Amino acid sequence: MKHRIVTAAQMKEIERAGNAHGLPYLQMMENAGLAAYTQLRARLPQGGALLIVCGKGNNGGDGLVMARAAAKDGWRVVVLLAEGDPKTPDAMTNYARLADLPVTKCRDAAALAAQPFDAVVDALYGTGFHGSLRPAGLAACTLMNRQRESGAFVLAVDLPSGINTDTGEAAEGAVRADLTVTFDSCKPLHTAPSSAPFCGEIVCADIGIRDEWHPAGLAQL
Ligand SMILES: NC(=O)C1=CN([C@@H]2O[C@H](COP(=O)(O)OP(=O)(O)OC[C@H]3O[C@@H](n4cnc5c(N)ncnc54)[C@H](OP(=O)(O)O)[C@@H]3O)[C@@H](O)[C@H]2O)[C@@H](O)CC1
Ligand SMILES: [K+]
Repeated sequence: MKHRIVTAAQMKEIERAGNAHGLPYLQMMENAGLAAYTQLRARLPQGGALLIVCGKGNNGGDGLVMARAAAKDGWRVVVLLAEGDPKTPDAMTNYARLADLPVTKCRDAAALAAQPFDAVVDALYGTGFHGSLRPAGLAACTLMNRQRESGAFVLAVDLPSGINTDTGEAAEGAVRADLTVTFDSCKPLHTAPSSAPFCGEIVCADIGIRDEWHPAGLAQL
């Protein structure tokens, strides 16, 4: 794990620098989703039934990349669009890329409550989360936590949903993960006493942003 710790705003600056150096945002999302999927496959090489809970932002987009990779690898993939259709351009692109794959899409968390899964991917909210969980998000987080209590392995994309990236404040009902795969740099929540226990193991994955591209001042943190 890299020891650099950056805030949500600094991470956006780092991504902007990556894009300016010729690494498009869509490619960063691809790299993030594939890196997280590689970590999942390393822990469950046998595959199985996989629930991927997606929000409508770019964290959900990472989950949609994972859905594509997992479906191609033979997992039985269910995508829960917990907040409706993806809204950011890169997430929309990755949603369209699922069109010809055997991925089941669902919009109702309650419909999945009784279905057993071997693994769950939490791609509901990442660095964009703020405030408390609203009803649809709370229902999706509750589903993920119940699946974990029933034995599913829970991988959080970037951070467990319901946690504030910069303060580590955990909303009531936040996701508890077995593994959190974050990207490029750790964020304050990964080490804050209030939120670190929600993360499980933490892996910081390279998404192609070279250290020398980081804005001045951030590379030394
Ligand atoms: N940028 C990049 O290049 C890369 C970014 N990457 C990934 O993107 C993630 C950041 O993506 P992001 O900025 O789109 O925010 P994200 O975490 O998806 O959440 C925003 C959504 O959540 C919603 N929402 C917020 N609070 C809420 C609440 N309380 N209750 C309910 N809804 C709430 C909010 O809705 P709104 O409040 O606007 O209505 C909005 O729809 C980052 O963590 C990493 O995984 C990687 O792909 C690498 C490249
Ligand atoms: K997440």
